[in-house]
Amino acid sequence: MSDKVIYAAILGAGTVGLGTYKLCEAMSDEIKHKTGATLVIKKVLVRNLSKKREGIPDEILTDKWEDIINDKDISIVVELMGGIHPAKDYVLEALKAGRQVVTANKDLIAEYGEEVGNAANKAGADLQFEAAVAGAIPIIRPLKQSMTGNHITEIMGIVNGTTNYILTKMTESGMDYKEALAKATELGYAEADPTADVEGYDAGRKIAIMASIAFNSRVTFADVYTEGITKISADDIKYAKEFGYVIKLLGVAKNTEDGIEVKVHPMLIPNNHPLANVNDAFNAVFVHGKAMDDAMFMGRGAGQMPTASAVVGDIIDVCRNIVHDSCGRIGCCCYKNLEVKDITDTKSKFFLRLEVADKQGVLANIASVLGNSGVSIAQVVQKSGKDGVAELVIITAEVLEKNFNDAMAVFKGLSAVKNIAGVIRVY
Ligand SMILES: NC(=O)c1ccc[n+]([C@@H]2O[C@H](COP(=O)([O-])OP(=O)(O)OC[C@H]3O[C@@H](n4cnc5c(N)ncnc54)[C@H](OP(=O)(O)O)[C@@H]3O)[C@@H](O)[C@H]2O)c1
Ligand SMILES: N[C@@H](CCO)C(=O)O
Ligand code: NA
Repeated sequence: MSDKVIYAAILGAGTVGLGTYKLCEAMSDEIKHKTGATLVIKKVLVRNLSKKREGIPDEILTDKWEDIINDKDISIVVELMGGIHPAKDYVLEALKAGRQVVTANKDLIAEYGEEVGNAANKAGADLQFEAAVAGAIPIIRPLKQSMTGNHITEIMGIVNGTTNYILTKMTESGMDYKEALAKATELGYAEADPTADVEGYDAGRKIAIMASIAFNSRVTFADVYTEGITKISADDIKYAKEFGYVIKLLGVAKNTEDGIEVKVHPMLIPNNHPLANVNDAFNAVFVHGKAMDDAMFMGRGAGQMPTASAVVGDIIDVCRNIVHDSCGRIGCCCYKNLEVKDITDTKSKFFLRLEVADKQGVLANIASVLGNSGVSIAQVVQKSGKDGVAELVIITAEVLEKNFNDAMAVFKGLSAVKNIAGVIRVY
């Protein structure tokens, strides 16, 4: 075995940074065998030096980026701080200085993937980010390598662990939304600001990254329609169950003849669909490719050690590339410039829960508003309520979203419609 030593620095010692340090230490002997080199974590950057960092020797901790960027021994920078600034500046500086970069930062890749990707290409450096999408699940590398012999037409999946955990707990044990979010945060699944999880932004970033690689055309977070889970009520979950569905937050990207569709929103999934049984912090991603047909990837999408697993996999890959002098071999894959469609030009089925006046003729009136906007009803259930208000639960046939929105606008002006209580797309 060679006596080559590869030095790395980790930026951040939070949930993922700490897990990555521990895993590199625990795997140290195996890494030597797998790469032919000894990996040494020489520095760990933090904000607050006085915080205790279980297992990380004090002498390698620093709160100064200069200690890392000016250290010529360090050849791999592992960015696990999160956010755009200063993460982006550090990643760009590292690439410019000839370092290889591993990151778990989906915000950075989804918003500035082109800039950092170009910087890596220019430097002939590795920029690896397997942990940024679906945690431990290998999906970036399969999209860039194993499945690249395909024309990929669709990606769909559960790609946020926090919201899947919350929806699972609300569905299975009737846990309250706030309590479930607090637990997900305690378990290390949630982002520093969990708004990104519950509003669908985190999943939006992940679907943008996957769509860019799969469709070979840059899709940024700004292109993604996002809708989170904050409006999902216990009643929605109960009615979904009655109809034989569960509610999941899904990311969907399609490469169609007239453009890319890319969106994140809650969806009613039939109980017998494989995604219906992906629970807690597990994620799952379906990919459809012309040659391979369907493939599904499933595993832990969040949490300390599952995420560290993906980061360390990337670090090991970079070490191998350094040993074989082949860094920068697989760069940015975006060579097309495809249009991204507006959500209103895409088609969906809808679950619609309306509180309406409990009197004769209202159901016919609702049906005619839907019909006039080109929305067909597939299923309808009427529940008589209290105080002269009844509840109508409708599942529509597939419809152009702009037509569905037209019907909703008419309902808002109808005195018989007291409240549009729930609108959720259906698989
Ligand atoms: N948690 C997960 O399950 C998961 C899964 C996949 C990907 N990710 C991604 O991994 C990254 C890290 O997530 P995390 O959950 O580990 O976050 P975290 O627990 O909040 O840790 C962030 C770490 O970065 C350090 N840091 C932040 N800003 C800094 C700055 N300006 N200078 C120096 N250090 C700074 C913090 O230092 P202090 O400790 O001193 O404050 C902290 O140690 C994010 O991009 C996240 O999206 C997370
Ligand atoms: N907050 C993210 C972490 C993994 O990217 C999630 O819950 O999925
Ligand atoms: Na991954």
